[in-house]
Amino acid sequence: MAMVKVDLEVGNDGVAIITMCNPPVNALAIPIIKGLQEKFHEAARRNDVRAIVLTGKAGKFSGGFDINVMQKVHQTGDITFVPDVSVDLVVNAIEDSKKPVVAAVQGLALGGGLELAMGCHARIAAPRTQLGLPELTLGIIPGFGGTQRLPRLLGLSKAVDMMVTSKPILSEEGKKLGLIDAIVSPEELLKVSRLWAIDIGERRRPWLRSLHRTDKLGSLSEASEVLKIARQQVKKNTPHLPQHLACIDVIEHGIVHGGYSGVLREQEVFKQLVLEDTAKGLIHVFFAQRSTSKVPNVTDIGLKPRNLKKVAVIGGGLMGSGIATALILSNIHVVLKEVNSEYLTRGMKMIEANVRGLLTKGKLTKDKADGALSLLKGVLDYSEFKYVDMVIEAVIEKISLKQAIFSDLEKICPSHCILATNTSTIDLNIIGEKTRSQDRIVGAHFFSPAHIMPLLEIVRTEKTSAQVILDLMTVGKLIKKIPVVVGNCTGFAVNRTFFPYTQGAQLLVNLGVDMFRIDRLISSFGLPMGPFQLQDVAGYGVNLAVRKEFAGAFPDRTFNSPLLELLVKSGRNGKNNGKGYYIYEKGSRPKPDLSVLPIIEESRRICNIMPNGKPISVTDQEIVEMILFPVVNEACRVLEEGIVVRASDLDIASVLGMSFPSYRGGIVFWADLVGANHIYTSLRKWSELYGNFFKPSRYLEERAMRGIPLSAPASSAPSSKARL
Ligand SMILES: C[C@H](O)CC(=O)SCCNC(=O)CCNC(=O)[C@H](O)C(C)(C)COP(=O)(O)OP(=O)(O)OC[C@H]1O[C@@H](n2cnc3c(N)ncnc32)[C@H](O)[C@@H]1OP(=O)(O)O
Repeated sequence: MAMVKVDLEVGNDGVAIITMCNPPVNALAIPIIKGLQEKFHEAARRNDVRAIVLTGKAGKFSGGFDINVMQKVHQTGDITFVPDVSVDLVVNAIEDSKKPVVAAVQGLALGGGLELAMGCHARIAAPRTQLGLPELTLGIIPGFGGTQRLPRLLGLSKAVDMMVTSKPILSEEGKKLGLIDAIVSPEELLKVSRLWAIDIGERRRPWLRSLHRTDKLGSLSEASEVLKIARQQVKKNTPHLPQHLACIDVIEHGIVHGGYSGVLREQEVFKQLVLEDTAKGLIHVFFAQRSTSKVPNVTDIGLKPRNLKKVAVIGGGLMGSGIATALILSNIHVVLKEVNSEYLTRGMKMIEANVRGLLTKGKLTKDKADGALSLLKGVLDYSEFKYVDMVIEAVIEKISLKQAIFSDLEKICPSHCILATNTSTIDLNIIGEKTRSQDRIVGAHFFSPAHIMPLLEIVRTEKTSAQVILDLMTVGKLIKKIPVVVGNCTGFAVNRTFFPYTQGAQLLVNLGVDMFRIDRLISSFGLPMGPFQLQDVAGYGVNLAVRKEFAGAFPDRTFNSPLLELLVKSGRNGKNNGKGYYIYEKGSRPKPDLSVLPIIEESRRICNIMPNGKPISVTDQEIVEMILFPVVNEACRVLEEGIVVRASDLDIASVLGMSFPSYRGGIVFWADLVGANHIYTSLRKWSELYGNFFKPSRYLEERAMRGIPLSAPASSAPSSKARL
């Protein structure tokens, strides 16, 4: 913490260099903000200072306001932790300073960092510096004047676009658009910035205060047209999120009432939004995602990741080809093995189609696509396996087949080679049973489509070595996944936690609830689709197979609905044969298929669980809770068994693997906002009415009784067993 400071140094030219220092990204922590106040006052006071340059230490300007401060507000409910930067510092000390201030920007200027720079009278940047206002991704709006100054520097429509999408631009584009005044090499950055500041002081260059500019704003009617379109878009794209509309309103306020009034309004709205659940959820996710890369006894014991240059993938089906695609796109050589040339050709074609698909969507250049495909080699035998650093097995879920493959691999691959399996259900200890290589056997559980979905569950057994886990985490990051290290159990973290999701939906339908209503409610809760549409997408065959696994592992809480079998019997298999709960037509949204209703009636008859033969009557909120509380209940067991390192890992896994809404912070975070007690009491009531499926777990009961958050580590709940 000793490194957190602001320096001031005055040169012979009379220019004061003010440097922010708070590694790694010079976040604007409270001591930095205080330091800036002091140093700007000092520079204003001192007679030997005639101009000022603001910059950041170690090649980075600033990553913005310290997000920890907002988390502290969430933990305490005390908004006064947020300091008044917008007026006191940016307007009074910087923009209205009697001495010219130039920002020397390098590496990145994001959020509050860019806002400080925009308060300066000019901005000089190094090449390829990232400039952006990503605040909306945290559930807030810019709070140091960004909503006012960015439109005045860039023009309204580009500024709105940058804030609403949260996407940064590079300094080169910034220069074209007017956000940056000059681009110079990092070596010359300070020198040019000092000269520029002196030139402004001597009126050889304009002394511009961004907040007072109007030249790029256009007429009032043009502005209101731009804002109208922006509002329509955010209402369509992000209907659940308050910060987007709030941001547009604040921008508009400044256009109508002037920049300074806009700054005041911005600050007020910023503080309101910080306190909303959306900001709580998104800020939690920001830190939770970064925590996943800290794994006790793996990343903290001084191990260095090894460089994995060549990877073999066994099986060119949907998963195997997706995994191979992800690897070659990140410059890793891949050997794809199949059992015969027909399957191999099919797999190679799928990989090519994946890459071409990204090319057509403009996500890749032609060179990059060709380069990636040149790293791929298809083979029918193991001869290349002598030279690979890792194998990922992605064949069908058959124990004997996998066991045979791992025995072969042990003999053929070099002894350092990591032996990974993409199984989603089979116990890793069983897969490795016939080998003596258990220390290098690990699960690499990708989610389909593997080249797009961001989550990678890394499954370890008690025997998997720390080095192997670290290496796989490193490859995972290299191929742009978020690796989450989890323990070995049926379904691992994500599929296990969410197995009651589909089953709960089945149970409700058999209790007489309308399935399309369930899907609608779950979508408006924020998941991309409801449980029935999800079953359609996955295919009923997969649903039935998975259910069998869970029925075997957790028979006490499995609900066996006859519905899926009835659907299959009547020739339905979901989206892939065009016959599911919904009708799928190209170019239009799925429509409920009413011809499925008689099959549901039949299922209800066979199941016969409706009290007195009548459909139960439940509110919308109860439906959402009856679907999601059993998921929370299973999450509790996952926590108790130590399947995840920490509760927030399960939050990230639920967001990335199940698309649980990130603005709700993930499954456990959301559950704690709802409150363990309410969840427990509800489940207990339903278990009395409708059976064991709802029976609260011991962990949930204990935490509800003691008033301890579900996310609190085991040590704060003395009687529950702490296991890693
Ligand atoms: C009032 C204002 O308008 C409000 C604001 O400014 S809100 C903040 C706006 N800024 C942002 O949203 C940027 C957030 N940061 C990022 O996107 C990325 O960290 C980055 C692009 C700056 C760097 O990415 P990368 O190099 O991959 O490093 P990354 O692992 O993310 O971050 C490094 C460390 O800095 C921390 N960090 C980064 N930005 C931070 C911030 N603004 N506040 C606090 N900590 C921050 C991270 O938590 C991480 O800490 P850890 O090592 O303890 O896990």
